[in-house]
Amino acid sequence: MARPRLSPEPPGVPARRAALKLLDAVLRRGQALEAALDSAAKELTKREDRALAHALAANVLRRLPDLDALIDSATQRRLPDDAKARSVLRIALAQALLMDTPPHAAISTVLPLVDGGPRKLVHGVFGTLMRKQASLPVHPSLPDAVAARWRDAWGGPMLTRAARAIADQPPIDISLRDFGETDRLAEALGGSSLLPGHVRLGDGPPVPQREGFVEGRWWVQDIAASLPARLLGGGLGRALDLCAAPGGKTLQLAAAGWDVTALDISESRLGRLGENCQRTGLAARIIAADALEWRPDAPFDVVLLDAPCSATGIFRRHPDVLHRVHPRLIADMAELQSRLLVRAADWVRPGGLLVYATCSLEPAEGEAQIDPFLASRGDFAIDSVLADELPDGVYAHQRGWVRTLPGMLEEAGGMDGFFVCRMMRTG
Ligand SMILES: C[S@@+](CC[C@H](N)C(=O)[O-])C[C@H]1O[C@@H](n2cnc3c(N)ncnc32)[C@H](O)[C@@H]1O
Repeated sequence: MARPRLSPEPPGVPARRAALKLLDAVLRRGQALEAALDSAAKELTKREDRALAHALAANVLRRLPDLDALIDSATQRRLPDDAKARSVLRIALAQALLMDTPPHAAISTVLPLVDGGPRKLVHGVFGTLMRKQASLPVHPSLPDAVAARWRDAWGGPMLTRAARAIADQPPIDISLRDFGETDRLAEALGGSSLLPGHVRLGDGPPVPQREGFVEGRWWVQDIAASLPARLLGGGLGRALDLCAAPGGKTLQLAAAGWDVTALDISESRLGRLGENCQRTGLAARIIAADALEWRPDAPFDVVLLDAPCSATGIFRRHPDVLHRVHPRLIADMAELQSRLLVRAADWVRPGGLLVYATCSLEPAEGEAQIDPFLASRGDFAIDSVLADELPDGVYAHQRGWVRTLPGMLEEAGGMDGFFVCRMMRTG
């Protein structure tokens, strides 16, 4: 049984302890970083400590192969991947090399995590690396398995672009309730706009303190994530947002004039969707149900299926996906997506539109879904996306769908990886 700690830990240690738990949750148990946060940080009462624990773990996950290479360069016998000493060293090095923490503080705040264990080893390896003035490579390395998968799918240059994207803090994009406010809000928020209704925020205070947030004039949404709903245009008809929570696309559809039904299987995520509707003053009929089972009373003019996926396209913001997404998970997701796509198709009226989207960089969850679907549903055809529906620098594929990749819009700060295909029910 673990001995109770008798005296309070030195300041800073609880946040590192929570970071260690987060790394264990992601790397050993395959949990998503965000999903593990509540449990890992439950002893942290201050919001800053919780944010620090998250930032420590995220930085380690972003640079894991390079941090491990440094550790291996300073140990005589390779530490096992899951050794506590390795994770503690990863945290200390991430602080010293990425977060400007002075080395003495970086090491003194992690040593208590290996009390009664390999304290000397951790201290020795860290000291050696600091004395050698070790540094991380300018271009981060991707985990081997991810590099192999993405090289196969997208070619070598994409790997370089993805690696560059890991090094930089991704920009914050917002979608506006009223497109007419684009220029004014872009200026007020010190940002720039890449499409009507989009602003890429400039430097400034945290999101909730920015102009227009509390009043609900905008919500955070990467420009790539805004494309699926944009491709349905504005409408006076009925829209079904399947897999809707937390609701970024529901808000876009409602703002574009659609009468929106938003469905999701997760009650807690729908709670966030409800809050988002309340803040923005936008309305949607909210339904908690399994899309594979639910049946509407009547078909819809447009259906948006933003399907659950591996989320590898959002690795810049969620670097845990680089380490916990494996071929088996991708295959399971692809199977679920194809079942959801078939269901979604049933709820589109003849002449109506269906948009299928995933925030994944795995072709199995994007391109490879389309031909089998079209082969099984002769009443659907791709409705090609046009150049003027996309930001400059993003092009529709010759098959008519949109594939966004790391490196696109790079000079403006990049964009998430998405697949989006718009189809029309022709019969
Ligand atoms: C990619 S997220 C959706 C993001 C959302 N469209 C947005 O823009 O904020 C996928 C969603 O699918 C939901 N989901 C997963 N399986 C589902 C199912 N069988 N039926 C309905 N929703 C499901 C998840 O709860 C999750 O909220």
